[in-house]
Amino acid sequence: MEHAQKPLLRALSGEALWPPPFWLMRQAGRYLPEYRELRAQAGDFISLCTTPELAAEVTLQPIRRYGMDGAILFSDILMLPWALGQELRYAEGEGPLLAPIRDAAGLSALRPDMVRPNIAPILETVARVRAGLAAEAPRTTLIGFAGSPFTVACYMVDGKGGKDFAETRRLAYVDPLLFGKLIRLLVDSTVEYLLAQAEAGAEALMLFDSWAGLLSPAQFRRWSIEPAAAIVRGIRKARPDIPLIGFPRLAGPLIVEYADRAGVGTVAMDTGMDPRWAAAQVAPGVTLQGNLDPQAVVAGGAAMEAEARSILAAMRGRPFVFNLGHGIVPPTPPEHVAALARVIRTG
Ligand SMILES: Cc1c2[nH]c(c1CCC(=O)O)Cc1[nH]c(c(CCC(=O)O)c1C)Cc1[nH]c(c(CCC(=O)O)c1C)Cc1[nH]c(c(C)c1CCC(=O)O)C2
Repeated sequence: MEHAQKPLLRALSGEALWPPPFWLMRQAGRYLPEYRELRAQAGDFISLCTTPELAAEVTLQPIRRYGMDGAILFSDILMLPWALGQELRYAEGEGPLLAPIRDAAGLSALRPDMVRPNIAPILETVARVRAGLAAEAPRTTLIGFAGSPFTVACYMVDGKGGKDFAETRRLAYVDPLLFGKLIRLLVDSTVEYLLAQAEAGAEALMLFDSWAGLLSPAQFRRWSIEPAAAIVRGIRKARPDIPLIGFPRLAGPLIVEYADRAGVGTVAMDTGMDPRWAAAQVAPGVTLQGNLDPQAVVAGGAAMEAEARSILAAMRGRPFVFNLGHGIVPPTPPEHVAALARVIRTG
C-alpha cells in the first residue's frame, strides 16, 4: 500500500476520516497472554526492550489480534535516561527505580555521546517492525515515541515512579538553572533519538508528557510547552513533514495553548478532557486523539460502548484518531478490546 494511503497517516496529517483510525496507548503489554509469555522468556523488561526480535514481536502482537491502524514501538520512555547512562531497573511490582539526579555532579555524569550507540538495538527493533508491517499489515502505521523532557525528568530526579513528583517540581523552582540544563540536555537527546527512530522506519512520532498537568500554568509553559516546541523545531529541520503527536496529560484548559504553541499537528486528550469542549476550543486544523477511559475497557459491555460512541459523536467531522485517555491496564480482558474495535469500525 502507498505510504500516503495509510489511514492513520492521513488523519494525523489533518484529514477527517470516518470511521476514524485507531490505536491504543500501551496496546502491547500485560493484558495479552502472548506478551506475558515473551516477557517471561526475556527475563527482565530492559532485556525485552533491547532484544530486537522479541521487542518487534511484542509490537506486532496486538496488530495481529485487532488490526490497529497504528503500531507503537515497544520500548519505554525511560530507555532514554538508560541510554544516557543513568542507572535504571524495573522492580517487580514497584515500577522503575533510577539513581536520582539532584545536582551538577549527577547531571555531568550523563553521557549524551553514548545515546547513539546505546539505542542501536531499539533502532533495529524499529526496522524489524517496519518490515513486519509491510509483510503482515500494510495499512498500519509505525509510531515511534519518546517521553517529553519534563516527564522524563520526573523519573530522573525523583528516582522512582509516583503521583506527584515533588522533588522534581521543587528542583525546578529552587534551581531553575540546573533544571533548565537537564531539560535542554533532554531536548537535544530527544531530537536525536526521535530522528534516529524516523530514519530507522518510524512514520509518525509521539511525545508523552504524562505528568505535564502537575505543573502550574507558568511552569507548564516553561517546562512542557517550550521544550516540546524546541523538539518540534529540531525534528522539523530534518523531517519537515513527519506527523507529530503531543500528549500533555492532565493539562486541562492549557491543552489549547499547547495545541497552539508546541507545533505538533496532533494533540492527545486524556480521560478527563471533554471531547466536545476540546473540539470547540482546539484549532480546527489540529487533529485530536483520544480519549476513552481505560477502566471502561476493563468494564466492557454497554458502558464501554456508550462511552466510545459519545466520543465518536463529539469528534465526527474533524480530523480525529480514536485512542484511550491513558494506557490500557493489565486487568483488561482481551475480548473487550476486540469489542471496542468493532464499535470504532462501525463509526
Ligand atoms: C510514564 C511512562 C512510562 N512509560 C511510558 C510512559 C508514558 C505513557 C504513560 O503515561 O503511561 C510509555 C510506554 N511504556 C511502554 C510503551 C510501549 C508501547 C505501548 O504503548 O504499547 C510506552 C509508549 C511499555 C511499558 N512500560 C512498562 C511496562 C510494564 C513492564 C512489564 O512488563 O513488567 C510496559 C509494557 C513499565 C513502566 N514504564 C513507566 C512506568 C511508570 C512503568 C511501570 C508501571 C507499569 O508497569 O505500567 C514509565
